[in-house]
Amino acid sequence: MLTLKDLRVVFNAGTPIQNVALDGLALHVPAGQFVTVIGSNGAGKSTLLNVISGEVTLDEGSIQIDGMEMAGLSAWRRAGHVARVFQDPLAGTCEDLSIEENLALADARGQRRGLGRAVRRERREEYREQLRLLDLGLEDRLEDPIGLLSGGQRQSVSLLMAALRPSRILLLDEHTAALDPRTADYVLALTRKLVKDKGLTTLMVTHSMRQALEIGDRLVMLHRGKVALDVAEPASKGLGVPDLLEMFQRVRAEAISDDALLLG
Ligand SMILES: Nc1ncnc2c1ncn2[C@@H]1O[C@H](COP(=O)(O)OP(=O)(O)OP(=O)(O)O)[C@@H](O)[C@H]1O
Repeated sequence: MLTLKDLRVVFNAGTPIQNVALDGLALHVPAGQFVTVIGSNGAGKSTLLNVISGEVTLDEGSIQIDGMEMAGLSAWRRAGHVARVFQDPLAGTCEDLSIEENLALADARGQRRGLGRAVRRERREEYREQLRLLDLGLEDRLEDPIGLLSGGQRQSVSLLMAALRPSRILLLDEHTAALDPRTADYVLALTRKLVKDKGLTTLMVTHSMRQALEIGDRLVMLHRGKVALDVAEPASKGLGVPDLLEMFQRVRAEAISDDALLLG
């Protein structure tokens, strides 16, 4: 369960280039829910993921995971609760380490001590098993440096890493955007499977409205650092991209008329 209250982030506060990236954003995500997050450039999507993972510090607000306050904790301390897969397949894995070593690092996430040798040997079979599920032949390449893998293979391993020691929250930051369409479809199908099988509470940022409509239990649209639209079960409502655009236009018009009222 993820509860975000009144999140506010202002970059370069008090200077001529002040930028309000999150402006009182609120969202409650029940455990196991898969939320897709869309919004125009600069709407605050990456900043939202960054404040949840602890990469960016909140100016105001509260972030609770299963009732535990995260706002004052470092990114490192949150690592046991929050896993993330980035857009760049090179981010989030260590290219000089082997596939197995990367998986072992993910396994130790959020724990004070790394895994001992014996445990690691024991876990090796588990890693092999998990890799076999990907059906990419990686189960026989445990000792290969992860830097040798293709982008899609690497994103698939990143997803496995994120789900290996289930965190309470999974953050997906346009994690298929850098892949070719076929590989992106494969990684998306894998995402759905892992999220469902492991019951992960998930926020997935995407620029693809189609993707956001088809995947997940709920669609959230950000606009100017706030939640502008919140649609439950978009796929079952048969909504299309034109419907979303129309809803977005309506929200924008309302935002403008609000401003107009204020000015009036
Ligand atoms: N480190 C930073 N310093 C200054 N301004 C920033 C910083 N990070 C983000 N911003 C600004 O905050 C606003 C929100 O940015 P953010 O990256 O969260 O948007 P986004 O919805 O992810 O956009 P995009 O779809 O273009 O990636 C933007 O105006 C952006 O320029």
